[in-house]
Amino acid sequence: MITVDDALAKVLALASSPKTEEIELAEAFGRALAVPVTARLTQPPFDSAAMDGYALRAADRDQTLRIIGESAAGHPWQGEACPLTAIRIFTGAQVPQGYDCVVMQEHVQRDGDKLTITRHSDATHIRPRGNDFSEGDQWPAGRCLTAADIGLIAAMNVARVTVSQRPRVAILAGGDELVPPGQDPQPGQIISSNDLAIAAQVQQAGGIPLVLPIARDTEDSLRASFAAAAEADLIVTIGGASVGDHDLIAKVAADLGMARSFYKIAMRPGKPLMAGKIDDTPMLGLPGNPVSAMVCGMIFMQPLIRRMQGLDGALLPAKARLATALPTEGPRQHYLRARLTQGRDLPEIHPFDSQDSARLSLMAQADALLIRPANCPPQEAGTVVEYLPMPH
Ligand SMILES: Nc1nc2c(c(=O)[nH]1)N[C@H]1C(S)=C(S)[C@@H](COP(=O)(O)OP(=O)(O)OC[C@H]3O[C@@H](n4cnc5c(N)ncnc54)[C@H](O)[C@@H]3O)O[C@H]1N2
Ligand code: MOO
Repeated sequence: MITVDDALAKVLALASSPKTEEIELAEAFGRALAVPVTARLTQPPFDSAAMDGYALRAADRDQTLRIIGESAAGHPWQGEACPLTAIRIFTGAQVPQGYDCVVMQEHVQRDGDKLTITRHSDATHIRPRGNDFSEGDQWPAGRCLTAADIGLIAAMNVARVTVSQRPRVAILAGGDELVPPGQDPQPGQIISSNDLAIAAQVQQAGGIPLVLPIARDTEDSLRASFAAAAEADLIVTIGGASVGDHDLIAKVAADLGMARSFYKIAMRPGKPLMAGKIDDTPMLGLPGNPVSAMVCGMIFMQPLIRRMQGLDGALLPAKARLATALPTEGPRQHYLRARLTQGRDLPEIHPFDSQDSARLSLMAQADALLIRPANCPPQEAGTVVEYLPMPH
């Protein structure tokens, strides 16, 4: 069995370079920027007032000044500056050339066109031209566009952006016991939940889920499902990965020519994970236990989907203090479902008593996966440990 780190490196290596498309900026929130954006103008394009007040020359501050004009946003003053004068000005308006500070209107006394300053300050209240960015500045590719990115790119006067196409991810759940939610399960049947949970994880990572009909535990049914997944950029199977007589995924995938990267990893939950390629399409085989499927989805599938969009796939562990002592860990790296509370310096992490990989109720309550390395010795309460925050 290979380690989680080795397995992750092999999974990420399955990603080919993203295909790109050009879209409207208004549609680009959450998308992966594939080509850097170049600012088409300088912002602000002129020295601009940061306050409502009066533009004047700092050297004239102690004198009585004459107000000779007005500069409002969108309506710059066109005249010529001269000593002992001031311009009425509003936030965002162009500061006329020749004036070098703006005094807030709360700090002056005005009498007709006469102005005296009642409170002195060193602040100029001027945003110099190019304070935010300059024409030709680049905003880098390889990032998932946030609300601030969208605003920035709009301010750069760029209306369309080139992003990575969202990977289409075929989700193939199989098992004779499974029926979709909303049906009346017959004796021996359970509801299929994994396909929908994994589809949600696909969306969270920026992919487009294509949930296939539930396959039966026969080679023919699985082959038909793989055929239906042919158009996908990534095939994710769920269940049938272990060693039982009805666990057929590895066999059917091998028959279809899967080039296997690995099968089985030193991870708990998630031991029977498999990965490889069928023709040029990456494939991940997730274990069927619902929590195992989701933990593998978070640690392997989501980073792969992000990498397929040209994004950094890495998950960054954070630090917390153990709230309770833990015994020696087993031979697989363990991802314990846990809750976080506020601590004195670091958050406190409370692993749940039950780590049953079939208990979705605990997965849904978890804020974090506490990472315990394989064979970790016993740890006291208060020990600093690493965890992955749940991407809620
Ligand atoms: N003799 C051994 N048995 C098992 C081993 C082992 O090493 N030796 N490994 C265990 C581990 S660890 C895991 S994880 C599971 C993984 O098994 P499979 O990937 O083959 O999954 P299934 O057997 O198909 O299902 C397991 C479990 O999950 C339920 N399931 C499956 N699909 C769905 C779905 N779409 N929605 C909801 N629930 C689903 C299924 O009914 C089973 O209860 O194997 C252990 N066994
Ligand atoms: O690895 Mo299984 O995923 O322990 O339940």
